[in-house]
Amino acid sequence: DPISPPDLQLWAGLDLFSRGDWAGAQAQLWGSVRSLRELREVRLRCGTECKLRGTQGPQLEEAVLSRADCLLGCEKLLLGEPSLYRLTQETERVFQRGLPYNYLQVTHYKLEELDKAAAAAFTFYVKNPHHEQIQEDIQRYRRMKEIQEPSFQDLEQPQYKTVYAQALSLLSEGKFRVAVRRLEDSLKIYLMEHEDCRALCEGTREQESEIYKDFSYAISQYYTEVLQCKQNCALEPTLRPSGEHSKQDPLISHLSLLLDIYTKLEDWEAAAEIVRSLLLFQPQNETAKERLRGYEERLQGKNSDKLRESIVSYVRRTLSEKRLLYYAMEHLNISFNDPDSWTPEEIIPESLRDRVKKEREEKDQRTLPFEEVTVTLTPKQMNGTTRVTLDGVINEEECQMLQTLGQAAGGPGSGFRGRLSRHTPRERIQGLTVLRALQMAASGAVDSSHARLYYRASERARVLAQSYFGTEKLHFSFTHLVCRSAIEGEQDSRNDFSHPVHADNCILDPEERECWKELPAYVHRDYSGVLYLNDDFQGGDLFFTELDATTVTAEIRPSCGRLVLFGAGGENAHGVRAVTQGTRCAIALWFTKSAVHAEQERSLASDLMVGSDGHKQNKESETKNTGRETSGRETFASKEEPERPSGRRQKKRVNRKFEDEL
Ligand SMILES: O=C(O)CCC(=O)C(=O)O
Ligand SMILES: [Fe+3]
Repeated sequence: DPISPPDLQLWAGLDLFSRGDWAGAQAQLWGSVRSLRELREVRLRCGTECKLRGTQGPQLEEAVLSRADCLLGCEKLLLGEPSLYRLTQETERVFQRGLPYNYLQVTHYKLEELDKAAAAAFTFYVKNPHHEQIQEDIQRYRRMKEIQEPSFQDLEQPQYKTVYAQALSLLSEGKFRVAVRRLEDSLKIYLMEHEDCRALCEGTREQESEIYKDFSYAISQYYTEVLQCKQNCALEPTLRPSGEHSKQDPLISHLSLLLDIYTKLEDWEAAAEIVRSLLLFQPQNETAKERLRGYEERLQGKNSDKLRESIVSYVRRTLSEKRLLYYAMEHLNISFNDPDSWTPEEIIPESLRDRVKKEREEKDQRTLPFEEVTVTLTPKQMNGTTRVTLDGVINEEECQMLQTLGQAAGGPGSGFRGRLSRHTPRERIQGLTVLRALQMAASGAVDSSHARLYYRASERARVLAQSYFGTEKLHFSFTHLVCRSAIEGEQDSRNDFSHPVHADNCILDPEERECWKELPAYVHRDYSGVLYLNDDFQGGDLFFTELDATTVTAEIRPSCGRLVLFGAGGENAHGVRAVTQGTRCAIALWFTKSAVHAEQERSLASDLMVGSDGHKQNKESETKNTGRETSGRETFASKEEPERPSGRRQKKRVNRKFEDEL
């Protein structure tokens, strides 16, 4: 049977979806996913048949043309009319992001096929781990007793990952020998899958909106694009058992793990071989060098230069591609985004080194899980390795809502500005926890959309702390929305603080220049965060000091949407300057790596989130839609959904309906 063009099926599926035809939409969407897979098989086959052999110089252009010809012929033979199957870059992206799965989870849910719904949702989640709506959907599915854990599977998982997981589980059972064999299998499969990924970069791709000046320029433009695409194959999004997401180079993960196991098995020869391969990536890695010396001593000169052929050629090829790409960057002004952090400096032309370094730093910033969040002050600028200031975590409107919530928390009766601060008699303070906010919302004392936003904003802060500091999963230890108000008439010649210098997980002893990590300090707290809501007050800056509590090393002015994150220990002693006019509102957050110390309140709050989410949620706050609570889906719909002339608004409405019912 001829393959149906995947894009036609995709659009047809989305159309049926917007009309509420779940079964019809489902058939089309699955069809599009299947067709795409078949199409890729065809392309891989043709790619192998029409290999471009190492041609250089003047014959290159000819070879390129004849390869294009070969590809076209091959695809004609297998597909009939290849032009029917050409996808726009936009559509390619839609598939790459796994968008069909987000619709499929809805259709399966509507048709009461919960296991399939969970699998489709999980597949989308793996590709879009920071997508707020899918995180929530997954949580909801997890709460449904009818759905068994194995249903949460990634339907697009590369094969090597399955084998890799088997190796890990054998390893955890202490079966080293079987594990290492399984891991070697996984490595082989990975290298094959990596080849496929690279091969799919080539071929007769559609060129968009680019008018080429001349043929050789066109070729170089095209080839750098293909090479960039191939380079990108090296990194893969990885979801760790701890729930942490990262982009990793599976090859390096394989080698490091193999090295550990071979060492444990005292197979020095194999270990030495792996370490030499690792050194090809990281020639400056001193620990690896030391290990190698140790193995070689044990081996006494036996097989002293054995290397893995597959790894050698991998590194050689990727380095020569990088050279070409950096050359293109230097001479043709073509941009290249090197996905690898291990690229040796000598590969990068001298004139580009500074620029590349800068771009890399910027990229580090851009890899924050939320697009609109930026790094304002780096750890270096803040004079501490575990300090960072981010902006754009919430927007102006959200700050307003949370301030309203903070001030409503003071209790009934207007004019009441909270109790006296326990830190200073010249300020009043009022605040509430997330749970309290949701409970008050349930009883109608505060706006439910404000309370829900509080929950969401704190979750954002948690995810940001986790991803910026690259830690294992962080849990909430305590969250507090606090507003501090200057008491009028009490501000003359103030020389105290709004919050004296302290550390968050130890008892600061400035005289001894020590911080005692012992009770009654909250010793289990690992990271702190403060999300600021306003700046229309005087004083109130946050400042960091050395252990002496007086030498200031950084000072930060609060402002709406600004999040300061820092390690909770003595290295980050801090305080708050006196608030001498107005009210300063902020959400203070503490996180712990220890699941045991995770606060119970949070899970109670999360239950309330679900409770207030569906039927009870009032339509008004939904349609007003000012909070971020629906913005996961909204942002997604507006940014990622392919432009379609009709049915767009309708689709959103359907999504809402689904949200209501789920
Ligand atoms: O509000 C701030 O800027 C910091 C508050 C703080 O350090 C704390 O509550 O422990
Ligand atoms: Fe503190």
